[in-house]
Amino acid sequence: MATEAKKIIIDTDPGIDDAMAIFVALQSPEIEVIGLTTIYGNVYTSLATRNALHLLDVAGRTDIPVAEGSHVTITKGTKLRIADFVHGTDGLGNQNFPAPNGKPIDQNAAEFLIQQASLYPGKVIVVALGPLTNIALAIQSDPAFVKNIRQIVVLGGSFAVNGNANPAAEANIFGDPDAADIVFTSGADVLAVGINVTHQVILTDSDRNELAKSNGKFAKYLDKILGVYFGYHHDAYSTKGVYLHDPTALLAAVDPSLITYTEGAVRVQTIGITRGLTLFYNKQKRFGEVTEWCDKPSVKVAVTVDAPKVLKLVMERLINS
Ligand SMILES: O=c1[nH]cnc2c1ncn2[C@@H]1O[C@H](CO)[C@@H](O)[C@H]1O
Repeated sequence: MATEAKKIIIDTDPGIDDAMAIFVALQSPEIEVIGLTTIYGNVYTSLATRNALHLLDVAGRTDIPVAEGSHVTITKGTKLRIADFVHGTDGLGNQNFPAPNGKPIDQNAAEFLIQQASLYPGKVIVVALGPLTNIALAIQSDPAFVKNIRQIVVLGGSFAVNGNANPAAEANIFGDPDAADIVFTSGADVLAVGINVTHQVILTDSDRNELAKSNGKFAKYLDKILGVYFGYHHDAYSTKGVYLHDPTALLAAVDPSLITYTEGAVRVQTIGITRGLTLFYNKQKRFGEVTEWCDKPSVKVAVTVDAPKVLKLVMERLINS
């Protein structure tokens, strides 16, 4: 008997690598995408919703519901850091795409997450590709959420390496550090895939050419929007390609054997110059005094990734579309 497909909700701020992750997800027979929820990050939340609906139009998957998420941080902060310099002002490589046909559902993202987790207890995996506000709101508003949700795969954090928003912080955690700390200390099954891992998965110019030359619908679409993302990486890093952050996290949810992980408590710095820093405690030393980590539940933190296999899966699934 075939195993039942995993039910996945993608919390997303599309975003060029978000678009790639969403398309890879839709091409993955191991999972069923049961909804998209939106958040600010690469773009503001309203544009994230528009882009999520647009990507579902492109995919011919308007059957998948989109629930709009929070427009502000968990502490009601409105001074958001939007990464339009990474993805273009439209979030999708400045392509002037038409307005989407569909509309978001009436439920907001946190309500949708809570409802789906309680409808399918122990079955739903959330893949969180942006700041963690919606997930933290779900945790705060429903005490049953952490036990109903099967896993929260977080694309975020920079474990023992520099961040990408600044030397201390990775962009998604920096976007809402208070929300991230709520998620990491919630007791849910959390798997963090940080940039210490995603920076190993690089799509090169020649990979992009292969996408362009193929007949894959998603491959061709992505080739069009990837220009801005390549330009940014060219200016900011000396890599010969672009980092596949979001597709790596998505595939870690699809097939956990693509990564290895360690377990311990993670706290997030919420103030000062290291705001957004993720600090992992391996629980090996018993400290004499009480620390802010000791009574916290363990989460999983990705340590290694089979980068060639992730890249191969991304390419195959986009080309065969
Ligand atoms: O330098 C950056 N600043 C802000 N966001 C970035 C940067 N590089 C990538 N991303 C975006 O944030 C997530 C990974 O941290 C990814 O979703 C990526 O699209």
